[in-house]
Amino acid sequence: MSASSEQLRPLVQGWLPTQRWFAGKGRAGTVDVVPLAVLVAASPEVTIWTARVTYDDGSIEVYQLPLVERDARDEGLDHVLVGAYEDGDGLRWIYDALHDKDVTAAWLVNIRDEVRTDRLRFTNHADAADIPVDEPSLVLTAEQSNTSLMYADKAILKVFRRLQPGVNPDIEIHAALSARGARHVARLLGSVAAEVDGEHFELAMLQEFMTTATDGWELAKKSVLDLMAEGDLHAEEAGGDFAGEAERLGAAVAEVHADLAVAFATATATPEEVRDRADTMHARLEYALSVVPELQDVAPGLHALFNAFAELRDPLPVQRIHGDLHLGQVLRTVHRWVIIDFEGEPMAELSARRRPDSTLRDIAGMLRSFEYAGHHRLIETGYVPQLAYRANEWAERNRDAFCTGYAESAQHDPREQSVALRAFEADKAVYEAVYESRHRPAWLPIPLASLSRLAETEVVR
Ligand SMILES: Nc1ncnc2c1ncn2[C@@H]1O[C@H](COP(=O)(O)OP(=O)(O)O)[C@@H](O)[C@H]1O
Ligand SMILES: O=P(O)(O)O[C@H]1O[C@H](CO)[C@@H](O[C@H]2O[C@H](CO)[C@@H](O)[C@H](O)[C@H]2O)[C@H](O)[C@H]1O
Repeated sequence: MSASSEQLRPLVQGWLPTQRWFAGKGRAGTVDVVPLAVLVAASPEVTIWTARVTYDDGSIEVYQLPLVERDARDEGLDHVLVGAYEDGDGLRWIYDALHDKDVTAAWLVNIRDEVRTDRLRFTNHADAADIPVDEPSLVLTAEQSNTSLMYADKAILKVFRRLQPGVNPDIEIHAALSARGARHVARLLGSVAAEVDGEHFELAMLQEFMTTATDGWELAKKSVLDLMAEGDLHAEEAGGDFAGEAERLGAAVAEVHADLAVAFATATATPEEVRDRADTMHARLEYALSVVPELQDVAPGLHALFNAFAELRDPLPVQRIHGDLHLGQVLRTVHRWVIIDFEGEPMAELSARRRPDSTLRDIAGMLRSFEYAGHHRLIETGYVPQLAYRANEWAERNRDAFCTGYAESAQHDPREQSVALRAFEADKAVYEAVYESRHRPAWLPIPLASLSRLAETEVVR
């Protein structure tokens, strides 16, 4: 027996805003809960529910909630208790099923066996032996917009929390690049989709787990800490220089771009399409000005940069890209760099995220990230001129190394498209200014400093 929507709704209403992946924190609205399907092969029973959140401004978000129902409290699951309800015979206890090791093997068994039910479709993209159905699961504790479970060190299941109808770019790109044997992505092992009232939703993705992987942000931070500890040494003299890694990362990103160009369509943006992109940049800046008044002084210079981009006469090739590339989206294994999380810009609609775009957008994302890594330590230490000098030096050195690695692999140097590259960088930094002012106000000086640099550079085409 399982809870009804009415029994569940008040429990979910209280629990949802406490979840890291819930994007609507602090916004007023109402929640409806609707069952999507019962998960085959799970005991106790697991129902995949959806929570449909209608905000007071009329916008709607749908979240995926796989919930397990137990007839007794399980203290080991107290930290993921959604709530309990009375069913006449006593209390029934509802937990987030992704944390319940008694049921999480069901996702893998269903993928291995390619189970199809009225609404659910499990697909095995690998061999049956590659799906580690006997391994215990563990939820990753990283701050995430989804929920990922690792099954020993064999596979990682990413369960998408926010559902939108249509093709999920993370699965789509991993499927296409895995099929090409691409070296710099984690191999796709399986996927889970749902068909509801004629609409297609993608619920989860199973991938090869990259053992020995450390994310690029952690590695870069370590390198900067080494440099800051020895404030009077240049980056190439201090221990932990990152430039070699940055160069290899540039080559890896170029290789992924080349694979994407073969796996999906490529095109050249028309002048109107370039102007459309520039219009989006102007609009993003105007919106950011309403959230971050500190942008006022740099706005004219940035509008001038976006205008210069709009007027470029060089062709702008477009293709599928990553869309949200930064050092937190790349993993270094002992063998190579691996790029993860091809979901694209988190706030955009799915269709927009799958639209071909310039590879310069990804390159700009990485350049921004080197800037962040170089300067993050100053947020903790406060402004120390010597350390600020070192931070700039580190950022410049690694931005250059990344571009050099990219250029060697791609046979064209992104630095040669300087107006477009700087426009994409500025656009990302404007996005970051809004992000930081909302989530980490202490970090706001990082994008603001970059924006004043980008706004002041004379635009030479
Ligand atoms: N294939 C993988 N192998 C090992 N760890 C991974 C893999 N994919 C993701 N991770 C880890 O999981 C974290 C979150 O993954 P990500 O795809 O960025 O999820 P989200 O979209 O929820 O942010 C990453 O920062 C990384 O540490
Ligand atoms: O978590 P997401 O991948 O969706 O990205 C969001 O959060 C990122 C912060 O974790 C934010 O990235 C910014 O900070 C990073 C350091 O913490 C830095 O490496 C990135 O260059 C910088 O953009 C990202 O913008 C935001 O979308």
